[in-house]
Amino acid sequence: MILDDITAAVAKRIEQDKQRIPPEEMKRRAADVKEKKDFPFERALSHPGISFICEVKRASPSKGLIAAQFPYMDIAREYEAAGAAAISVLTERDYFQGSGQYLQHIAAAVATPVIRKDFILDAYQIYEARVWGASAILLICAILEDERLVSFFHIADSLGLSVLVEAHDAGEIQRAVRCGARVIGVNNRNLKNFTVSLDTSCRLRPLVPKECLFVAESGICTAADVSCLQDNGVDAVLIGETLMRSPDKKAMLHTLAGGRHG
Ligand SMILES: O=C(O)c1ccccc1NCC(=O)[C@H](O)[C@H](O)COP(=O)(O)O
Repeated sequence: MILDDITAAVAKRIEQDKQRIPPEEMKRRAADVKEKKDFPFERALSHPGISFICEVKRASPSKGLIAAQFPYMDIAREYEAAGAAAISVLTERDYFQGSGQYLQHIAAAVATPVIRKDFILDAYQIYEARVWGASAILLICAILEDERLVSFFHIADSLGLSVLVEAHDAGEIQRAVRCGARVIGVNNRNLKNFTVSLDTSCRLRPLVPKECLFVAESGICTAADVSCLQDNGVDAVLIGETLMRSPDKKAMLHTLAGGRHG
């Protein structure tokens, strides 16, 4: 499965990164970060109406290169000006052509909360996220057994980082709830065959307690998609490709929001 290939590549990168900056030093740098630890990511998603998490995504395993031109700072600023509640930055290098530098530069330039979108396998990456200026991280149930899921959740929480816990099915939702997640995302992309179905979010929404924020991720292309998800009780949508392929991201976000945004 693609997740096995991605996590193998990520694990290799982590070992290389630890050679450059050892874990104890990364942890010390994270503890030194002065920004407030007050969870701006989840506060931004709690606003009334549906919220938009707009993704800075250069490439993906399912689509290959999405953005040949990649002025990531302009893209992030455009998302902010368009009223994005949060900005998702892919930092995985081998399959998404992401970079920690993109996140670092973007987080320093915008006031909108930024989430590190990556395949977190090691606490080291959580400290890195804090050092780079992220407000949130993604934890994917499918690649973490319970013990690490809970431990990573608590490390992030203690650093003031919100956690978007990603699930694909009912069992993973139960695990996300048990680990204490306040923000749960359902990925509509089937990672075995890359098909997307928004029905996955709609079907799983009732399994998530009302006090948790619910994010629908992947495959959201039209205002009708957004409206259908909102009708099914979704609090926020995470959109990458549709926005990345749009030459006028502000206009696209406005359209996706049914004319109510920007
Ligand atoms: O996007 C992929 O091909 C992919 C493949 C394997 C694991 C994760 C993948 N995507 C990560 C994401 O969660 C999406 O980038 C995000 O939800 C936005 O999706 P989209 O709007 O469909 O670009």
